[in-house]
Amino acid sequence: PGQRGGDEQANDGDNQEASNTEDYDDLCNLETVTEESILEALRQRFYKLKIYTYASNILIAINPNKFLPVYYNPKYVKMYENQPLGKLNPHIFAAADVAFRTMLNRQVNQCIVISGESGSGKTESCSYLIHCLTALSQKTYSSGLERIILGAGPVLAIFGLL
Ligand SMILES: Nc1ncnc2c1ncn2[C@@H]1O[C@H](COP(=O)(O)OP(=O)(O)OP(=O)(O)O)[C@@H](O)[C@H]1O
Repeated sequence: PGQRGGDEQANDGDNQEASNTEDYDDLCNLETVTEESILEALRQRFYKLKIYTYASNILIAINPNKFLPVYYNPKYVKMYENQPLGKLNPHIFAAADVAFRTMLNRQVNQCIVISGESGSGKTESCSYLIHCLTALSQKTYSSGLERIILGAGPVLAIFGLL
């Protein structure tokens, strides 16, 4: 998945675009794969407020430490619905949609693993995933189910389960 250079679909927040550096939305497209080139590619994207990048079907998210409305506008759930991973710009809603569709198509439970160091944004990412999954399953954006699932988070965290 992922195309090199293109970021046409979800770039409302890219007003600061000015870099000449090639923009890779999938690290698999890097010509040279080293720790340095990977970090540089992620850094260049982060400067443009592109916090999500693919490494094939893995989604890398960098904590922006501020709310980015461009990413979490409700229209994005709809936009990423039924789209193959990599067709549109990297996004956590794309990961949610793929898991949801695969579950429905194959009738097999799906699992999304969120990994990262403390403070990297796992809980926040989990909330966005649940937001997207409840919206996809209920076809509504003001779901009580989302509130109930998210409400269970702090209780699970107390027992070290989240
Ligand atoms: N995608 C994001 N957009 C905006 N802010 C974010 C995002 N991800 C994380 N943050 C900010 O970073 C803070 C820490 O993130 P979060 O609590 O999700 O980290 P964590 O990986 O779950 O940490 P821990 O492992 O210590 O529980 C959040 O409270 C939020 O302010």
